[in-house]
Amino acid sequence: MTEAERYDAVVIGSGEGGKYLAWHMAQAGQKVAVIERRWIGGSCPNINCLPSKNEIWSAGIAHAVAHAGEYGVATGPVSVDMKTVVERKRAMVKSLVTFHLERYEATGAELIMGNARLVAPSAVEIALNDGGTRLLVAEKLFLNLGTHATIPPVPGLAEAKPLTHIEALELDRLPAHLIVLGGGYVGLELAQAYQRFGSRVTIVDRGPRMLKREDEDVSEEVRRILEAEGIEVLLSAEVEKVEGRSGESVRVTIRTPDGSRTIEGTDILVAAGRTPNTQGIGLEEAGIALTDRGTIKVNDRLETTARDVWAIGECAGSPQFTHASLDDFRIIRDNLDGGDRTTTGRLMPYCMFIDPPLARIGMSEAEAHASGIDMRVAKLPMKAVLRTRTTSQTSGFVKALVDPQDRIAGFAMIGSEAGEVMAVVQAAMLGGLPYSVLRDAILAHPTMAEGLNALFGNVAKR
Ligand SMILES: Cc1cc2nc3c(=O)[nH]c(=O)nc-3n(C[C@H](O)[C@H](O)[C@H](O)COP(=O)(O)OP(=O)(O)OC[C@H]3O[C@@H](n4cnc5c(N)ncnc54)[C@H](O)[C@@H]3O)c2cc1C
Ligand SMILES: NC(=O)c1ccc[n+]([C@@H]2O[C@H](COP(=O)([O-])OP(=O)(O)OC[C@H]3O[C@@H](n4cnc5c(N)ncnc54)[C@H](O)[C@@H]3O)[C@@H](O)[C@H]2O)c1
Repeated sequence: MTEAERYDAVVIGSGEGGKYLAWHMAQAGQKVAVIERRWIGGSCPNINCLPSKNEIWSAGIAHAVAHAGEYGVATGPVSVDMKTVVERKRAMVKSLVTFHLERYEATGAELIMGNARLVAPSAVEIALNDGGTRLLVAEKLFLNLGTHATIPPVPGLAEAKPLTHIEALELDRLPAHLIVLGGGYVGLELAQAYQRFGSRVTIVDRGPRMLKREDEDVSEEVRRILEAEGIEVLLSAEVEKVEGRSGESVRVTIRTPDGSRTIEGTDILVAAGRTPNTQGIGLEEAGIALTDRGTIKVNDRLETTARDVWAIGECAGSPQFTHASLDDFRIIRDNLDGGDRTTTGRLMPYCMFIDPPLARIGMSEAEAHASGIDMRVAKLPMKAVLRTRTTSQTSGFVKALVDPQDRIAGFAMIGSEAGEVMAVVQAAMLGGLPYSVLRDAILAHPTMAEGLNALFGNVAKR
């Protein structure tokens, strides 16, 4: 019988929020263990954000070199060596894992590599990766379990051994024709990257437009940008069956309003949303209720239905971004310290790293419309921002919503450096500044942020 070991805090999953919480509590002198089955530091540095942005950067360089002639720079024949692309990414991941191990060492939080399962509300059994088991009893338990790629129940899809983002980011060869199932964040970022590396790419989405949470003009502009690079986009396309095997040859049969069609490709990437890692590890048996989406049921303080158990990040149904998981940590940390923070009304920015990127914060125009609030909408094409004339990156537009009290309620930008420009607007929103502050601010010329003068200059006077 394994002897129980007592801990002040146990964190299952070493994702963004979980690891920061563990390091914080350990530094404060508590006995803390983090149980991680595979990814030291969680998904972001190993398989998600940073590896994808690393390879997307390589793809951007391939694109820039291929178009160098337009800028008066002569190059020889351009080719992409995927082995080097992947090696650069692996080196980054390795250095990030080292950084994490150093943080565990420095803070005194214990990292245990193994698969965790609850055997009682506060008792965690670990099947150690090196063999054997351990049993930890936790005063406080934090669940930071994450999600994995959903494989839709399409006949033949699982048998085709499709790529998910994990395998796609490990490919050291170029697919001749990559079929991407899903036109969301993962699908679009990787579709453009592979097109730029030299693959032929087809995106298939069942929705009538990509990025359905965004306004229609945003979805349309993103589609226009991707199609202009040669990516084929098939919408309202229900996948009926998949035949063959990814990496060799695949046939995807789709049904569209125009009839059935078969697409022949060499590889298929599934990017059709996420499934929480909450099954089969004894959560419900331990009194930790799940929602009908399979996420852990939490209140706005991230407390679960079991006493002294919290959930963090994607498994708690928080927005699927690393910075959301980080903010979940801050909420729990401050509340444990006697504070009163909640997830309600958080301003959550996000940025999709296609080129040019899409940055979004606050309400969309459709949400504003549905809420019945009388918003003023201002819009500006990127080509009106003079910086874009110097770089020839004139695609996209910027849009802002201004409420009846002159506060900025929402912002969307498709344009180069959109994420950085959004941070300026976010600061104004957090400070509750009227839009006229950005309209009248002296902004350095010629920067992308300078466009905010003209954008807010377009807001109709009340
Ligand atoms: C391809 C891709 C790109 C992305 N890019 C971005 C981006 O650019 N910006 C952004 O903000 N977000 C991005 N995201 C989303 C982002 O990666 C996640 O929202 C973020 O990592 C937060 O995850 P988390 O903290 O919920 O859990 P995770 O980081 O997924 O951590 C959960 C951990 O728990 C472990 N685990 C689960 N169950 C057990 C168990 N029973 N025992 C032991 N360990 C267990 C898992 O191995 C995992 O390491 C991207 C996602 C994908 C798929
Ligand atoms: N830059 C970033 O911040 C970043 C990057 C990647 C992922 N993420 C996060 O990860 C989350 C998950 O990304 P995702 O792209 O996997 O999911 P998603 O929910 O963003 O998009 C999934 C898409 O797949 C389509 N789809 C689902 N089932 C289908 C089917 N059977 N046939 C055809 N199409 C189908 C949906 O219509 C949808 O458009 C994102 O919502 C985002 O929060 C963030």
